Amino acid sequence: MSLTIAFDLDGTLIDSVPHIHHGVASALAEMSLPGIDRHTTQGFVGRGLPILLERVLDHVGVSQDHHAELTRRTMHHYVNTPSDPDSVYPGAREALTALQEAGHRLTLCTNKPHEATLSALRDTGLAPFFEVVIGGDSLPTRKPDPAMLHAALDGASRALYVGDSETDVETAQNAGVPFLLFTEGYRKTPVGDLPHRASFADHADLPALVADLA
Ligand SMILES: O=C(O)COP(=O)(O)O
Ligand SMILES: [Mg+2]
Repeated sequence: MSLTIAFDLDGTLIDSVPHIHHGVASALAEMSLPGIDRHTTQGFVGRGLPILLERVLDHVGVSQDHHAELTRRTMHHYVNTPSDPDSVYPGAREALTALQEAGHRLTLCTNKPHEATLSALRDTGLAPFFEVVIGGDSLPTRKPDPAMLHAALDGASRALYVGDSETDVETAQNAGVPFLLFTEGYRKTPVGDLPHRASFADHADLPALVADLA
């Protein structure tokens, strides 16, 4: 039986923290603000760019008055710095191919801003897999509000959501959609404390997991 499968992007299909960190660190440097290390940036990913940058400004100890300019400069780097095709997790491209060949419909539901999402999908060659792409600024609300996931699933009754973070778990629960957890992304909570239908550490295992649930 075919499914509609929505995917998260950062930490699920692409190890994008180096790219995200490059954008944030470059923007901070241009504004002569204090720097931040990559691990700290990673801890702030998951609720979308506005919240990431709020957390960055708090962390470096400067006023949120810088938020608009930091957003503009970070977005410039997100869109103009090519994403490395090798940042796609090992086996993810092959898993998407297998799922598509098995007749499943694939869509994307990410808190990354839509324009930056399209750039990343284009640069990594993942764009052709996805019929629908919902980004963090596509709708008035972001994950964990369920509206983005409902839009990405486009009314499908047989559906799955695949993601890596606490935000994704909450989103799936809020939307009433079964959740598959990729354990090697950016979560901070132990796997056992995150409700999920199934989990995987290697994308090569994903097609068989989905076949079990379909
Ligand atoms: O931009 C973010 O905060 C995270 O993006 P994601 O939803 O693809 O993990
Ligand atoms: Mg993610």
